[in-house]
Amino acid sequence: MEKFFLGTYTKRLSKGIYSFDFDVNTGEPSRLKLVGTAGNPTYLAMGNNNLIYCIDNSSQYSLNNGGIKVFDVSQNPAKIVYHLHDAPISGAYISFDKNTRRLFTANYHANQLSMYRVNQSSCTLLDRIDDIGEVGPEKEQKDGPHPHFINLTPEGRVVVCDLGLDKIFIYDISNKNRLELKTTFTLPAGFGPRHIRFDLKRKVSYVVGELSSNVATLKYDEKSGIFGLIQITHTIPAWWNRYNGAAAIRISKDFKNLYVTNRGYNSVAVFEIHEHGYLKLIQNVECGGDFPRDLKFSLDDRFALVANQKSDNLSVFKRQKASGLLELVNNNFKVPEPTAIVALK
Ligand SMILES: O=C1O[C@H](COP(=O)(O)O)[C@@H](O)[C@H](O)[C@H]1O
Repeated sequence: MEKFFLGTYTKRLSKGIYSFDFDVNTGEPSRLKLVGTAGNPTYLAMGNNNLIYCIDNSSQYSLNNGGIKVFDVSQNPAKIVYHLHDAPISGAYISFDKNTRRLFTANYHANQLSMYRVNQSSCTLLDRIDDIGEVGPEKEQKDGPHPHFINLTPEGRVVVCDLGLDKIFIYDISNKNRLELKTTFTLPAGFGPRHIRFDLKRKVSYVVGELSSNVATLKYDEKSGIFGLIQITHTIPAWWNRYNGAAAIRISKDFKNLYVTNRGYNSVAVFEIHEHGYLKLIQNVECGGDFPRDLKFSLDDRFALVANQKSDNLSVFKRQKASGLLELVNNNFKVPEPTAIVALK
């Protein structure tokens, strides 16, 4: 049995973060449980010692601010061990680096990136050590900054995807814990970079474009932090003329396949990864619900779990080991407004 956690919106049905069990023999999810309450915890990060960090976008906070809640999920019921109020976080992303115990947040609506140091003994107390970006009035998606993703690169720099500016930023972390801009890479106008994944085998990265329904393969030089464009390819067919927002992007652990979810076209695009990171679309399978916001593999990559935000369900796909193709095995597990899936490792 594997354990997973769900981030959600709390606009209709959900109350916060949920957990469920997943049977790796049968592919059946079960035992949905509310782990802890939070307002729109749309992203989660797994920390050390079974701690989960989540964004708390409750209305109690001032405009453009939110909170960060830390849950100890080794306890049953899970216990809230720390609650940071009024942090510069609103929407988007939270990530945690287990080695350096740093937490990163991207404020999508008000354009601010923050870096925290997490207290060593308890792994809870958050000390905000740097901020960058100008907090300002929210702009339309294409008309201003919207940092949507912040995490570490394989060599330990900070990478940020800005969906509104069509840019990828690389920062060094200085000895004084300052985020110092190292390089900038600009994608074609309207690309809408949402998330980035690094392919450790080929030394390239893949960026999903929410606004363009594209995925870009970029070569990445770890020494200089410089990106270069290799290929841009579509995640949906050219004839689709209704809304689509590409969302999750995941690489299989064997580095053979890349998966992108399509919100609107409601599918999972499956790519074969070729030399230098060239992608070939081999399948666009119906996601088994509406608005597939996240996709996560079981630990052995035999199953892919898809969180369908608007239809409030989880779809389970069997992944063929040789080809990477997906086959829907069930989609009747009800989960409220799911937006993110993380695994308890
Ligand atoms: O993941 C996403 O998040 C942003 C912000 O969401 P919000 O609930 O804080 O408004 C959203 O605009 C974007 O489309 C989506 O990909």
